[in-house]
Amino acid sequence: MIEANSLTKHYDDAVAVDGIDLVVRPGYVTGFLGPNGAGKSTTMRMILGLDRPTSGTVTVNGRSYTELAAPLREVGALLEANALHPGRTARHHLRQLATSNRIPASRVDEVLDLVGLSDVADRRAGTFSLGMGQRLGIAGALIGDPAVVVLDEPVNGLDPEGIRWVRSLARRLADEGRTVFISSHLMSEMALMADHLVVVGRGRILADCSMEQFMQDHATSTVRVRTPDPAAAAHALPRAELAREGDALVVRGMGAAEIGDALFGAGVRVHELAPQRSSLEDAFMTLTADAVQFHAASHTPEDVPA
Ligand SMILES: Nc1ncnc2c1ncn2[C@@H]1O[C@H](COP(=O)(O)OP(=O)(O)OP(=O)(O)O)[C@@H](O)[C@H]1O
Repeated sequence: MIEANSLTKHYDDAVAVDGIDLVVRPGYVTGFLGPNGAGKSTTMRMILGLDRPTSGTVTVNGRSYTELAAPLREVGALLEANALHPGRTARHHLRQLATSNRIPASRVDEVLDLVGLSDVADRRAGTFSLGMGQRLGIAGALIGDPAVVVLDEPVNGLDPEGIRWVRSLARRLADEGRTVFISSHLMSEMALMADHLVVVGRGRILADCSMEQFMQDHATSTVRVRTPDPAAAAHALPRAELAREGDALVVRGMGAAEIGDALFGAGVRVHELAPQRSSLEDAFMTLTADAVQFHAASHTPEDVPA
């Protein structure tokens, strides 16, 4: 597993990671989620010994990366800036990784097969599409059959088929009992992939819980009500918070049954009564709103008619 204690990284006057405490456990896909600049890549680089913490510690299986006797056998990583030599074939690239880490050459064909690159194993990496390059990077991460897998934005730039593939691979690796730690800035992607979520903003942890708990804590429920008489409906629901959305009202703070009963009691005709949960994307945006460095302009819902 991965464990961070008060992990901190300063760059000149910028604080990239600000005292993170974290345990990433085996058997789960843990999503590491945060807006751009939240500190995800920096944290991953420190896990992999590529950046030194300013203070605090981070360990893989109880040791810091530099103390691992055979790092690639313990932790495999796909980082955003994974360098692939364009003139080298996929097989050559993996062979070199295997040799320099005393991993049997037979493992090269196994991982090529695992990531679906067997047919193009002798093509130069420079001719690969982005998706093929990501697969090759993931093959490199898995070559040592590591118990811990760290993937930084693995679905960036992939097509839907590639995204599905990464998702099912992550699931398989976790089901095999491995620790799978995957960063993304897309909540929608994590919602489909992760069992557990760690959300960061401005270098700090904003949430660390199961996906289910995250939903419960952060996604709000609303009920969409369509009625030919919105003003009468608003009058009949004095306790609720209302907003107008097209020709419907969005009601917060009351359940569908309660709303239906209140409107029936007040003689207000109802054409639609639909419970809705805000998407995880909304929950994520709400949670990280203060941590986002750059905002796009947004608009607020129209007021309910008096
Ligand atoms: N080498 C560096 N020198 C100076 N500042 C850096 C360096 N690396 C990262 N930072 C800063 O640290 C902060 C965190 O960056 P980091 O790349 O870890 O975030 P991130 O969550 O991975 O974002 P993204 O999704 O955009 O990759 C940012 O403000 C970034 O500008």
